Amino acid sequence: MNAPHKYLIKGVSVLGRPKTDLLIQDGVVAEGDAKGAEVVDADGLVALPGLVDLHTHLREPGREDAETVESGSRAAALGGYTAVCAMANTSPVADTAGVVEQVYRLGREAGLVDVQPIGAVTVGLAGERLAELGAMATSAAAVRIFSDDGHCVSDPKLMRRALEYVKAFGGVIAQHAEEPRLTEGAQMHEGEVATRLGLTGWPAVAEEAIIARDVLLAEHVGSRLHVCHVSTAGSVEVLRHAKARGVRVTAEVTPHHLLLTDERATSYDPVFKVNPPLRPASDVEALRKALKDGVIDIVATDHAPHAVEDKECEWAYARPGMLGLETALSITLSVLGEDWDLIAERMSRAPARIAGLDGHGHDPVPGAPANLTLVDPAARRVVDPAESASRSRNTPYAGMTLPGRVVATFLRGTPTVLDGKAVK
Ligand SMILES: NC(=O)N[C@@H](CC(=O)O)C(=O)O
Ligand SMILES: [Zn+2]
Ligand SMILES: [Zn+2]
Repeated sequence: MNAPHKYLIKGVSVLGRPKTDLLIQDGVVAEGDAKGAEVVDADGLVALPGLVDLHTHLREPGREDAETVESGSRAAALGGYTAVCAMANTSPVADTAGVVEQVYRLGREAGLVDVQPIGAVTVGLAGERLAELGAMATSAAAVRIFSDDGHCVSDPKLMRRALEYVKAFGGVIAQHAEEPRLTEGAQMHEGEVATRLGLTGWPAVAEEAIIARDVLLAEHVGSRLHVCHVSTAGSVEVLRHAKARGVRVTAEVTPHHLLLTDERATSYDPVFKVNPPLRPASDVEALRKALKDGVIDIVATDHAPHAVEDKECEWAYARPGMLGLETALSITLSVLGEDWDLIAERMSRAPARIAGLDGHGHDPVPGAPANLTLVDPAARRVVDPAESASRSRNTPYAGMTLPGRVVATFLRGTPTVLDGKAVK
């Protein structure tokens, strides 16, 4: 590719501020001579720091029919992302230096976003003994986040050991908070709708009990804990309490938990089956408030592509999970409104800090690495699953009209998306 390495983004509003021109040169936002630069007309567009997703399932190795590092990276770039953290529940599991290095290398080869592998906490996600955390940390992938996501590290002694272990190198344990004994056979949120539909419930306390235990463990050993996909009002209260005590805990919420409720299950359409399950409106309200006031630190997609045969079947047999990368910004925009500074904080700066991705999460101002995205806030689009860059089609937003459109994304000064289309 012989793209010019100089771009002039003309008439852009950086985070809603008055219009300006941004010169992109040699991988950074520059000042100086724009002569010879390719002009990008950014009239009406808002520049944000490139988004960072702390929770992405890329399915490679093992389920390349559902997603690959490359297809997921393309979906991410189209969604405005410049970095994603790839979850470890692949096949083989990312529980060794070899597998995390493979995912890291595939990310570099795709070259559409920075792919930062997450390592498993336990061997094979089996919850029995710790994986090679140190070897993954010192590998070429330099893993800092460890998670058994998809499964909860439910053994408190193992969880304690993991928290202690990663403290030495500034790592963090990202917990999928689900007490497995309380969710046996669970199909959806335990509540009125589940009773009506006759489906086994996933009670809020299964999440809240683990978060309560883990913030106490994190406090006890002085380590960092991150809570994946927080979904209940009770979890928010536990987190609020822990943060007030000074516990080193951060938390994420997904776009779908900010928008959709358990009422969706009445359709019996498995596209709405997800872990943790969609919750009632009162929880959605509490999550929105917590995202605004900072008890929840970030929006993370939990992009979970699944092949057609795993999704278009009976509810009980369908795999949980939904797509998220290409719609996350639009949904966050509809929830938070055009508060660009807050959106940048929750979708770029804070996740970059938590993940330790130093090159990301910087506002696009002179001197910063040129990882940025240009958004048209006035655009509206109807979600069409067939248009997704993902290999899977399990978006819960099909047919919905969403605000905002990503027009361009730059990774270290090179466009990955231009005119709303992937460059490669
Ligand atoms: N969220 C989901 O429902 N599914 C995820 C696993 C997970 O995030 O727990 C998946 O890997 O498919
Ligand atoms: Zn999970
Ligand atoms: Zn997940």
